[in-house]
Amino acid sequence: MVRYRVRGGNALRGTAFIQGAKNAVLPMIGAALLASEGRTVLRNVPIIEDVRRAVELAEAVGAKVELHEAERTLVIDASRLTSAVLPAEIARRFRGSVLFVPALLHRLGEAIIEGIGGCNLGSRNLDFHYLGYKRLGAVVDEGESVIHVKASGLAGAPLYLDTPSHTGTENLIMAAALAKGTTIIENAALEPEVLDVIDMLTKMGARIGGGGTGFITVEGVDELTAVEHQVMPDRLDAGVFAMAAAITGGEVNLVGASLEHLGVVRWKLEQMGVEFATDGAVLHVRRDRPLRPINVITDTYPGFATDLQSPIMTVACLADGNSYIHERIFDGRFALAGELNKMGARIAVEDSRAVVHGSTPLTGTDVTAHDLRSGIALVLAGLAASGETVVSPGYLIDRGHHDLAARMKALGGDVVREISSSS
Ligand SMILES: CC(=O)N[C@H]1[C@@H](OP(=O)(O)OP(=O)(O)OC[C@H]2O[C@@H](n3ccc(=O)[nH]c3=O)[C@H](O)[C@@H]2O)O[C@H](CO)[C@@H](O)[C@@H]1O
Ligand SMILES: C=C(OP(=O)(O)O)C(=O)O
Repeated sequence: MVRYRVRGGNALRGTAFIQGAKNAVLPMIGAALLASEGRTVLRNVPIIEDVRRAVELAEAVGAKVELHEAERTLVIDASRLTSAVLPAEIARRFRGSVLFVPALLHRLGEAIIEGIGGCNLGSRNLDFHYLGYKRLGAVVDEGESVIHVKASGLAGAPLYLDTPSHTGTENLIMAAALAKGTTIIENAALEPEVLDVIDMLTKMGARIGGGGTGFITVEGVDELTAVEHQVMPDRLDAGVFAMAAAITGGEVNLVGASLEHLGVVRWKLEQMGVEFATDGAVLHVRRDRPLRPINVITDTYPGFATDLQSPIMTVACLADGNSYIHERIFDGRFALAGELNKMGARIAVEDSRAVVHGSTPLTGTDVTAHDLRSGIALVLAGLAASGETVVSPGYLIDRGHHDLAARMKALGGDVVREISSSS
């Protein structure tokens, strides 16, 4: 059992190194399995639990994988895949397991999905993925606990998504990349991670047009080759470190962050009184005035990222006035409010809307991470609280943030990662 022990009161100052993007590297590991010859090299890989699970899953289907932690590099040899089964004990532990299906379909003619995991955020359907596979010619047998997808060769087709699903878009692009003929995907996701995956697939030989327009065209090719690719910076990790500076009234330099990818998150933090400045490739963030309240409406990119809704809810607790948050992507993402209220916050939730009545001083206590982002949001709360905050289970934070305690400590934050044998 891992937990994070946080003692608040220090304004964070110094330099933070932003990791590679979890939500880009996971589809890239899936993409690497599409190459039937040679070794793929991924650089700037975040050393997080989801990557470890993805490595285990790739090995379970027969790939040879080396994770060079110090070099943050993955080397993947998928020349021999031996099993079409995504075993429950690994696949149920992270969402990215769904991204292995296209490679198994192309390489082995079937994928047997014993489970898909991911953060518990309410309903997380996969119907767009399965409908898309069916339109490309696959047979999808949705059993009670196992889903069996079979295809003896996929063929391009016009596809659409009811809403621009992030992994749905990546999966259908990968399925279409080796299908015969042309596929059109309407209402495709625009997230920077999706564009990074398209870049990698294009290097591999895929013919993909329209990335970033919502209307993607894929001309199927006969084979894809192994390539080297540098994973883009994690905009969610960058957002968290910016908010850590904001909530503690600190001043940090972010190395490896992209201001452009923060998008609306940057403008919302500016409204709250946070300042951003770029100095060449370094992003400088500071807050030296009282926090102002805000309105946040989450949306698919370029809207406000749902994964940063939890951390900004924590920052809003310290803002002078009422903040309004409308969560439009997931129907179960407000479990954090109850935990923050235990620390002294006053947050009222009704359906998909929350009102954060600020400013309330926060007091440390034992709190529960219900998912990755509520976990990191509670670490931020701990940084601003009096006394000690203990956040568990820490595994959920480790799913998405590399070496968090050391990176916070380097900024003067008193964050300790503990492993205990008891729960
Ligand atoms: C590994 C990864 O990249 N995870 C990210 C990805 O998750 P993920 O790709 O699972 O998120 P989606 O964009 O697919 O889901 C968004 C919404 O669409 C619904 N939906 C989705 C697919 C489908 O077939 N049917 C359906 O109804 C979901 O229930 C959810 O309400 O995007 C989310 C939204 O930006 C982020 O929070 C996650 O961090
Ligand atoms: C929801 C998230 O991840 P996943 O889709 O992997 O559960 C997240 O990163 O906050």
